[in-house]
Amino acid sequence: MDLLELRNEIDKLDDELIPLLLKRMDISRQVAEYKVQNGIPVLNEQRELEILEDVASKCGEQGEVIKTVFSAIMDASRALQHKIIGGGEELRNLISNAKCEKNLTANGEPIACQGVQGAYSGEAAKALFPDSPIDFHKQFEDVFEAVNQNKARFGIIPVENSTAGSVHESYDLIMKYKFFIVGAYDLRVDHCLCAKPGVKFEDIENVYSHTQALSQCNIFLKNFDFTGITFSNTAAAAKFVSESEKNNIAAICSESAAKKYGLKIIRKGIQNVTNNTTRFIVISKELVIDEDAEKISLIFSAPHRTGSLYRVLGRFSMTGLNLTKLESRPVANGRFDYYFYVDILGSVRDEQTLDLLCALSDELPEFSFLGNYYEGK
Ligand SMILES: O=C(O)C(=O)C[C@]1(C(=O)O)C=C[C@@H](O)C=C1
Repeated sequence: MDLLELRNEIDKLDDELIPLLLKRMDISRQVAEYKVQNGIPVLNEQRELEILEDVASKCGEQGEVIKTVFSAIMDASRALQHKIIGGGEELRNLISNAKCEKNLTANGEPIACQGVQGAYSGEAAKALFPDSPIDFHKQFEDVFEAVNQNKARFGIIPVENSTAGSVHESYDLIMKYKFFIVGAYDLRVDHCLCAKPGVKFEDIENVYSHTQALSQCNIFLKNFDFTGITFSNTAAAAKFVSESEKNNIAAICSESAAKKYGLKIIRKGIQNVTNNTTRFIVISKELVIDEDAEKISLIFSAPHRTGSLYRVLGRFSMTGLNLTKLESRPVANGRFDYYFYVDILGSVRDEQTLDLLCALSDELPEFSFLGNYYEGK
């Protein structure tokens, strides 16, 4: 047979498969109606495993491959059933009761940030909430605690940098506190090498800064054989250098932090890449969904089984949703279990998206909706 004839054969077989698949979906719809009447949940993992084993046993060498086809068929079947049954009531209620705001505002209330004056978090806070004072805290967790204890309605923390990657501590705290994310801001970060007036470039040996900033400038540090020393925050490093007696040290910080602590800027833009951007998120105990919300963040866990993560991700793709971030973090139970943090582009005002999130909240062992928000730049 030539290629055209082979393709004709495939077309004929596909034509036979389509009515069978539609028939299967129709039966799945009837099962859903039965389930509604009898209060039975959509997912029956045992039944699905039996079907998959049966399929594998009938397909010989192709067993594992055909199993993935049937997994996808059952994902579609469950998605249809969820549409009929609804489900995920808790999540639906949470979202329908959420405050809806246009241009998030803190009404002049303080914003909790990590660091000291001159920190990049403060710049993000000023850009998002120009009318609010900033309360600086020592540790990232103190920012979460300030929000937890209602000392601030909103807190701002960095989550990732375009050069150095994720701020793992922030993700671990997001997992721990499960606060809502109600906003985000991408801040262009230009680092400066700064020292006390009178200190010359050639005198410098040790450079103090936050580990992320040291990592974002590691080419510069290596080229000049400087030793990077980790500090809690870039602005705190600037303050430390300004108060130190030593004349062989410098800090990596922002221009405004250098000014604030009376340091001289020795070199500007020392980061590895010019377009260096840090993403900050706004955390809150209360769910607020911006009118222009465009990004959804979630945390979930998936069972320890072949293909379980692939199947969850497949559901986003089936709904036409674009996944922009996937981060896995250990659960810290010694068993190497993981949480997955995902960002997707979308809005819970879209019915299909909301149905999917509600379905996943019912099906997955752990599922938290973190928010649907607008990302400023
Ligand atoms: O058997 C059921 O309970 C069904 O709803 C059907 C079906 C399937 O499509 O085969 C769908 C969802 C369940 O998780 C298990 C199987």
